[in-house]
Amino acid sequence: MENLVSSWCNSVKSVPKDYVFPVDARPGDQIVPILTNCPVIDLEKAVSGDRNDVIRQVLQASQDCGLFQVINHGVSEDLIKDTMGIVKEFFDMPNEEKASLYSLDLRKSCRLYTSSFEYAKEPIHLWRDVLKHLCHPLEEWVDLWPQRPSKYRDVVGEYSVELRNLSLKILEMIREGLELEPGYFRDELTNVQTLLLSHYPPCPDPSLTLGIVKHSDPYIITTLYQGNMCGLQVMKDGQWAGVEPIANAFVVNVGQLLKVISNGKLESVEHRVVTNSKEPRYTIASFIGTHSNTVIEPAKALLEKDGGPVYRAFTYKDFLQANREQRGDGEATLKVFKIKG
Ligand SMILES: O=C(O)CCC(=O)C(=O)O
Ligand SMILES: [Fe+2]
Repeated sequence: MENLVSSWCNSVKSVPKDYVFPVDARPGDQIVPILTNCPVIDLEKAVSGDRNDVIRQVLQASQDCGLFQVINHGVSEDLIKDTMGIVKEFFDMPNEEKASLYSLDLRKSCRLYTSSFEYAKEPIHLWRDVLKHLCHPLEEWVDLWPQRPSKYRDVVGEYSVELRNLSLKILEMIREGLELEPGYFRDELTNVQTLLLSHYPPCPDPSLTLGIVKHSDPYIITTLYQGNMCGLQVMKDGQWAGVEPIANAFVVNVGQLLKVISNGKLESVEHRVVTNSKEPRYTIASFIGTHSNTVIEPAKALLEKDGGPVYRAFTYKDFLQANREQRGDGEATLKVFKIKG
């Protein structure tokens, strides 16, 4: 518990050495430009306007960038505001109130921890604390969630259901755009939902530290709310670029499993989080993924047009093992399953 960055960061004037990244991995003092070709897609137009045009935008952005933002997505501003309020309240509670949730046991379905999944083994720690828990189906998991703040279960429960629905709505557009058969993203492929609440406290020297190292998400699809705080950066054409925070918009991120399903057509962009010295940053990520025995493979409907699969079939369990062996390096992990030639 005393390892939580928030427990000690106010009492240090400089970054402890086990939080200082090597020169080639740290952000440094370089000024990072804002990502320019990351479209902001108005989802309401899929209902009131030309649905096919919205599908085309979603597909294009997923191919070019692997990331886009959505507005008019149907999740109410009040719910977003209330959820963000609860997340801040949770992290700001005294440690005694959170102690029962703190755990190093990776099998726990709801746990508070700091840095990555292997604090004891990692050479450098991340400047973040996180609460991670399963969400779907809600009634199976909600009793394991925090009891305080008292509204946590109600508000975050509603938020997670809405975010699951939004993710499935976007996946349906991707399915149509790729011309996969109806029901392709059936329950089996999308029945695990995880919520990751992150707290990145202010850091005395953001040039030395990272909130998350470069990675791509090992899931189907991610929807992230980053409020009005910068910090998320993506690797585009060999350079880092910042994802502009837009009030009430969600950042949508193609996961590595969706890249495989699309036979490599969609991009799963590498990203990282940098810290800042002024204000804490809080984010809420909803990941849609699957169970360990599910088989992931390029969609059969694409194979004829593509002249065969780019990746071999694998179980999600095998994928996670490869991901661990490659220390979270997204490209190296997908290479393990790539068909040569
Ligand atoms: O907190 C953020 O801005 C991004 C989080 C993220 O990339 C992740 O948890 O995979
Ligand atoms: Fe991520």
